[in-house]
Amino acid sequence: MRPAKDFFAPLAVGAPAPLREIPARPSRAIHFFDPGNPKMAAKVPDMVGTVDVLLGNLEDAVKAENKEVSREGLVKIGQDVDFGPTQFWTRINSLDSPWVLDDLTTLVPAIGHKLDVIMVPKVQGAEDIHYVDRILAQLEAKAGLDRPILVHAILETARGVANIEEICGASPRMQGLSLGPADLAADRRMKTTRVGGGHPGYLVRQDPVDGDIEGPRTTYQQDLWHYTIARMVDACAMHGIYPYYGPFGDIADVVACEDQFRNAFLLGCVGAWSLHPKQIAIANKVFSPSVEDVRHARRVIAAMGDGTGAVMLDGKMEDDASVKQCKVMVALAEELAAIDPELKAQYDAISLED
Ligand SMILES: CC(C)(COP(=O)(O)OP(=O)(O)OC[C@H]1O[C@@H](n2cnc3c(N)ncnc32)[C@H](O)[C@@H]1OP(=O)(O)O)[C@@H](O)C(=O)NCCC(=O)NCCSC(=O)C[C@](C)(O)C(=O)O
Ligand SMILES: [Mg+2]
Repeated sequence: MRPAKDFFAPLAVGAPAPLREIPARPSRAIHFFDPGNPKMAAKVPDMVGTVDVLLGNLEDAVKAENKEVSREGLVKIGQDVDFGPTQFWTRINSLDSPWVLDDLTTLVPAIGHKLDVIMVPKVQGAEDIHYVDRILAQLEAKAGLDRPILVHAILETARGVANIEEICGASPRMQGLSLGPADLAADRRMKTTRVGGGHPGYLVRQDPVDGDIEGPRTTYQQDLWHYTIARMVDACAMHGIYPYYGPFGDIADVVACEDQFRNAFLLGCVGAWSLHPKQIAIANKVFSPSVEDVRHARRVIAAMGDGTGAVMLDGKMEDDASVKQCKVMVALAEELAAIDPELKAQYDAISLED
């Protein structure tokens, strides 16, 4: 383990200094596209400004025979597109694949100055982050980059989940974590065949009414991902980085997608993936605090004065702890208002009067 005095030292001579704090840039939707798919690639320039993160995916969902084409497509997009306020990320191939070294050695010199975050799939432990950390420093130094590229880990193995805290704290480059529900389910031998979302069989059932086990009883579907998301939220909060729900594969079921994203938002995630253009609006809506929540939060903050003590508001007790929750809500609203004029207008129109 690196001693504290060396934690923020660059890992190669001439590499940019690591960041001391990971910026809280809005990233409600991380939109995936295959840069080797001409139809998808053609849509990217027009998507700038409509989504918080555009991510060129090189890993799963790109056929083995298209890996080079996708990588070249990503370089072209990175060079040609002005991303303005939109973040530009990529997901490289997994560290045990034959493609990842070429991904890194091609992308960093060609478009490293444009790339905000590199997503690393199937991270198993701190050793994977250390590998990427050092090689990125070497490539950044060689390319003369003046800011470090951040790293985002996907949690998609049982070992990765078991090592979650050490992964989050492995490098000052660590920006966040995403859930990889399909690979994680396979690795854990879960008996599901879906990409994210719930399962009708994972449920609790109401007790028999009057002992009648044959009679009608309500069932309540449970969230398969609650445990993992909750662990991600704690590990990320502890390290000052950001947790994300991953993909929701049932593109047609926009209702369940919204529910799953909202569960993640309420538990502490800052965003989710979008696999299809129609999922962007869902993520933008869910991961933006509602006008009513912002109004309530501002009222509590106003009522709490210096933030200490206890007051009654609308019949409910508010105190030092609830005002902190309200400050989280208002801070997020302010960050989003700074990049989203529509939200800004809605938040600005809020009146604190009854
Ligand atoms: C689901 C698919 C096949 C449906 O693709 P489609 O063409 O059948 O859909 P469509 O509704 O017919 O598309 C309408 C139009 O939108 C375009 N389009 C469609 N999608 C996009 C997009 N993402 N970005 C930009 N444009 C898109 C598409 O090309 C088409 O263009 P057109 O009107 O000109 O004909 C397609 O949307 C797609 O390939 N999406 C990305 C899939 C992906 O990246 N998967 C990997 C992430 S999930 C994962 O890896 C798991 C994880 C974490 O690792 C783990 O849990 O383990
Ligand atoms: Mg995966």
